[in-house]
Amino acid sequence: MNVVKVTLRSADLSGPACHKSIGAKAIIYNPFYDFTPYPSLTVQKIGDIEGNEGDKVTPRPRLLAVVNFGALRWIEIEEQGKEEGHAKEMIHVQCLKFELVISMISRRAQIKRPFAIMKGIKSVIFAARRASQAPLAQQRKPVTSRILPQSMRNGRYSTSLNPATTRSISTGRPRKAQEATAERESSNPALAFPCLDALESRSASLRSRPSEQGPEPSYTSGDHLRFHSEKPILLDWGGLLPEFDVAYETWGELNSDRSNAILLHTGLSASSHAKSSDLNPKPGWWEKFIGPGLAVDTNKYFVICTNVIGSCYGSTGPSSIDPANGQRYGTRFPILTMEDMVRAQFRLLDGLGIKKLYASVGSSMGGMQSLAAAVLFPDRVGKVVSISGCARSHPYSVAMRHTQRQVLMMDPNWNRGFYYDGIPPHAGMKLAREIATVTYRSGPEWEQRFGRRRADPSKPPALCPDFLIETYLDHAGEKFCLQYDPNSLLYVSKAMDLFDLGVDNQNRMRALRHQNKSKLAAGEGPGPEGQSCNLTLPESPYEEQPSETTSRSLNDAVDAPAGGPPADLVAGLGPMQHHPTLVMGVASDILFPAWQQREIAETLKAAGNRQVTHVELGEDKSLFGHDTFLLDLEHIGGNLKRFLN
Ligand SMILES: CC(=O)SCCNC(=O)CCNC(=O)[C@H](O)C(C)(C)COP(=O)(O)OP(=O)(O)OC[C@H]1O[C@@H](n2cnc3c(N)ncnc32)[C@H](O)[C@@H]1OP(=O)(O)O
Repeated sequence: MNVVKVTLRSADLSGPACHKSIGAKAIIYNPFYDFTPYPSLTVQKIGDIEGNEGDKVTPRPRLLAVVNFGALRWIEIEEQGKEEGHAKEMIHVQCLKFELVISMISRRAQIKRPFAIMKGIKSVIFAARRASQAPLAQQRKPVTSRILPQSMRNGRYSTSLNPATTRSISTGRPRKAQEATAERESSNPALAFPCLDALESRSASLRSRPSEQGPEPSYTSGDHLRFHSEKPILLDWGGLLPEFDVAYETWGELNSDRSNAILLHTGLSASSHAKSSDLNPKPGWWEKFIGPGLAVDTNKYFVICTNVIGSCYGSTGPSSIDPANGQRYGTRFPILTMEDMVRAQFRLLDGLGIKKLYASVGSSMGGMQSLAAAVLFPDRVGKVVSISGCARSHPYSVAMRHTQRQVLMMDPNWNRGFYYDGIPPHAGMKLAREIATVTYRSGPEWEQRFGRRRADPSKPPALCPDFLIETYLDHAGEKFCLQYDPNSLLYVSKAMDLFDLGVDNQNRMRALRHQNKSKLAAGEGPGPEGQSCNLTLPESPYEEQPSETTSRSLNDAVDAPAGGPPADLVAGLGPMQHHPTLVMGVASDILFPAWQQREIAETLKAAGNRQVTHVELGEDKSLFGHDTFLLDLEHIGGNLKRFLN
């Protein structure tokens, strides 16, 4: 096996974060393969300059990474992003001795700040002698606000280098808008588009993955338990899953009378991995909220977190195999609702012999499910916690999810949902995640954190990410674009749009279910009537329609009008009359605005519930917007703990 020892240089390459680069795809190109990235180049080991490996690496500017490059005998190393923007230098190295030391540094780090180096290992420059000339990454200006997390206050961001999600370097010189001849004739030079080069490069690398890996990434989040139901599940809109899996994880002990179980519902794209465990030691998405003596106290409670059906982290979803034909469902997967997801979870509870939950707890989409669980199974739920959730989706949130779905579906690689044997729609996913991120945080947070700072003010403005807020969104998209199944995003986000606990909607769905059950009993196939979508834009201009429900403006909701909450919703939440309920909201949340949680609380009270606790975190407490539930241990965690105990 040939190895190349690569020296990374950056003041920021220090501490345990560096170990995340293990598994990173190194970007050395194989000239025998048309400059497509050599697939087996992955960082194998990290050690300090003395060659020690492992966690004992002490902070120091120079670290050693050992890269396995298989049988490759030649490497061609390209320096990217020189001052001129597109000059390149090719250096041929014959790897006869199998070990050579090269210096690796990101020129782009000048532009994109230290984390960019770890993120992409963007370029490679040959020869140690040149390393001294290489510029160190520009330090990030620290943000000191007390409401920002420690990692941000330090101005140090942890980085992860998932090979699947790491943006790979462009395979050629940064491409400009036009060819060189046209440039000579133009008054001004054409711009370079490294952000587009990177997308093309990722497509190329996905295309050239060895077939056993498949171009489609494996969506798993580590080990989990699996509940398999042989019994079919009929979905609200008439679809049918002949059998299904629910991936789940648990923490704490189930007591003898099985009365201490808490069902934790996740947000849209989360897996069942809320907390590390022996089974899966990776930190979970609520790592600091769950544990002995913590907000969800595992000394007292048996905590169960599932991956929702429709998702891709072990539960049955569009990327699963349809037992009927042995092929992946793709967009033959049926339309889902929150209630369908909850019904599948309760099948798991049946399987675990849990008749009644101590509490149903959830945030964001999980906050919707938490309410839905109590409405669907009032006798099987004790306490209810709904954080940054709602009783029905608001048009603004539908609009934001619509735009995400549209950019994803417009990616030609989406291929109407049948991309599992091709290149996944990573560009559409990236854009969708960027839009989502805009809705997850808040303007005031970004004002404090990034202001109007550009990543590298010494460079002329670029159409590719340039301001820090742009590189932040770009990074959020990069990180996610191969992490979650695009079809799952479409189905789960649509299920959020369809969420409505108003009694009219509940009655409509009940009637539809009844009809579909009868059809199934009569031996007719599943599927709603008029299954194919036939919505087209109307030829005549749209005319305003009278509101279907009691009309209320946002301000009405904010001011708790004398008229009270909508009667339709009061009737819909009627089954929750006797459940002690905690509702939490965050003033800086634009996706599930605080008035929606006020609405839940008011509605429950109007329905006769005398045990409603409503907490709203003002902007003095959190500027993290919708993501506050993931970040604010003190207020979210503190109130949750008090309520549960
Ligand atoms: C709708 C629902 O039902 S679900 C709710 C939706 N929310 C989500 O899905 C969560 C999305 N958010 C996340 O995943 C976040 O990372 C959290 C909440 C887990 C952590 O938040 P924070 O600690 O504030 O991290 P933040 O969002 O700032 O991201 C930090 C990352 O951005 C990078 N970064 C920060 N600033 C910049 C910048 N200007 N340019 C480029 N990258 C940047 C950091 O290097 C770090 O990279 P890494 O994640 O690869 O280590």
